[in-house]
Amino acid sequence: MASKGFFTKSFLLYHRILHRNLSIGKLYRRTLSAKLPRYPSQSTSPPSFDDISNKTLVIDMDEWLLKSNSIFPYFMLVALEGGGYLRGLLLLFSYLFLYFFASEELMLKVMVMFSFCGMKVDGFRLDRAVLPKYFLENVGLEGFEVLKKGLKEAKGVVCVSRRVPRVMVDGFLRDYMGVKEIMGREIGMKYGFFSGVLMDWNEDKLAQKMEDVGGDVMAFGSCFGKYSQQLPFTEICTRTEQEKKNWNTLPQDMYPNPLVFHDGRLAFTPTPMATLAMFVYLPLGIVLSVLRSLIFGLLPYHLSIPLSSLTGSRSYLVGQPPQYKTGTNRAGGQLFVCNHRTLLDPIAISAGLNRPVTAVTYSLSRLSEIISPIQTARLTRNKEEDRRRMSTLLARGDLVVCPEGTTCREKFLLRFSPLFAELTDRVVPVALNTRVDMFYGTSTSIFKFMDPFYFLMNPRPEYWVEFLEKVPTEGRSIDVANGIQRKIGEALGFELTVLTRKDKYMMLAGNEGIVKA
Ligand SMILES: O=P(O)(O)OC[C@H](O)CO
Repeated sequence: MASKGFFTKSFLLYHRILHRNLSIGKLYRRTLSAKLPRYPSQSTSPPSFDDISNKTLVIDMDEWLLKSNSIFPYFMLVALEGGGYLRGLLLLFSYLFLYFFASEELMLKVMVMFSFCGMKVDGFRLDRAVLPKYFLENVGLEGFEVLKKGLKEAKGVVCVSRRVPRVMVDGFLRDYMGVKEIMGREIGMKYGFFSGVLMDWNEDKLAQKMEDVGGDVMAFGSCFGKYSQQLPFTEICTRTEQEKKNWNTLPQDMYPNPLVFHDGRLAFTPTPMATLAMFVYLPLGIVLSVLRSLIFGLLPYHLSIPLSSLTGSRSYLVGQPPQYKTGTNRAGGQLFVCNHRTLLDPIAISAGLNRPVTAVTYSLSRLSEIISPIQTARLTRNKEEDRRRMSTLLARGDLVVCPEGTTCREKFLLRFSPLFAELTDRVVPVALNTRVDMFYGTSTSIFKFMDPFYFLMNPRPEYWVEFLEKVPTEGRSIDVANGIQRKIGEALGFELTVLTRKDKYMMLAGNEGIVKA
């Protein structure tokens, strides 16, 4: 117990010293309105929504919108995706150590400290690129219905996050939930870096916001009960975590904005136990990744496919691959046009055909080019030059092209660039799908060269390859490209979009995804 007291005091002292020295440490104070109602009704029954046009809804994100109140996974995502494995390990151990005796507030401050301390403020995009997927998967349908109605009919909606810092929830609430007024705890910053010090929650600021928005205030979340005498609530709706367990999860087709793009390596929710399991598995994963790379790099497909399945990976071939016939069109080889799931797509097609193909690529790292078991050729994004290069390659043999120009992880197809339709009179559309259980094999980071290794590091990575009927390329190339996108979309059950590589990179990385040749 003595050590617990010492640790707690030391941490709080450190926190106070930093807090005092930080520029945003001066918290806003103001006197609350004297006319506030003192005893609002608190109810666990469904909120009365007859006419909310003159009401302001204040919704606590953790306690009302999200089903599970566990916030550790979001901090682990920041630590691992923004900091790396060492930071993730430190966060995990500190969490497991403090779990048994620290208060919730201390745990929160420690998690913020380990996740954020020393991280660059400029370019922090995890709230837009990584975290929304995990928040969305935790949104309760019943809680969401209240938010949706509020955004449509109420005078105003304020979303409050009292535990998860505002920088972590801003992108999710703004981009995916459509909330404009967001209030949360801030993290200290110094010299362009996060200090890791979590600022105190400021109730006065919330009161001021409610006064600004105006109208009667309905609050959603049990934490508001504590402040019911200071804040102008007319009604407070609460749900316990147990009650929320019976809520449904918000289905993907009800997301106000679809989740098309997301980034980050982790393909699972990093709860403490799941994270621990990942760290234990990691050495084996690295061995598996190297082994699978060697198997595919050195052995012919009739050996590499059964051997790699012994290591846990799976490949499925749907439909009959087209027969090999040269000279069936004015070009020498056949043109395979596929959707883009990972950098390994052309290899999966080559394995499905059981013969070598050439893949045209964009933004492929030198390392990936060197270790690729099939021939690769770079595109330049200059239409004439790319047409010339692709025609030359096609005259020599089979060619694989991914006209989306970038990978997409979710069940969406990006716009198909039409250049391929001008090269030959027939193309073979190929529908591809993948499944990963621990790591995503795609990224927008500078460590893209690791993408295939991450895919192969999964305990059971899976690939589906489906060769579709040949399609003639008559008519306008854009119509042909759209037709093939539709065909592949139908085969996979994916939704079609007109989004491009630029849209993806602007959203996830804040750049246009242009790679120097
Ligand atoms: O890394 P991505 O998702 O931008 O995809 C790159 C493509 O493979 C370019 O050939």
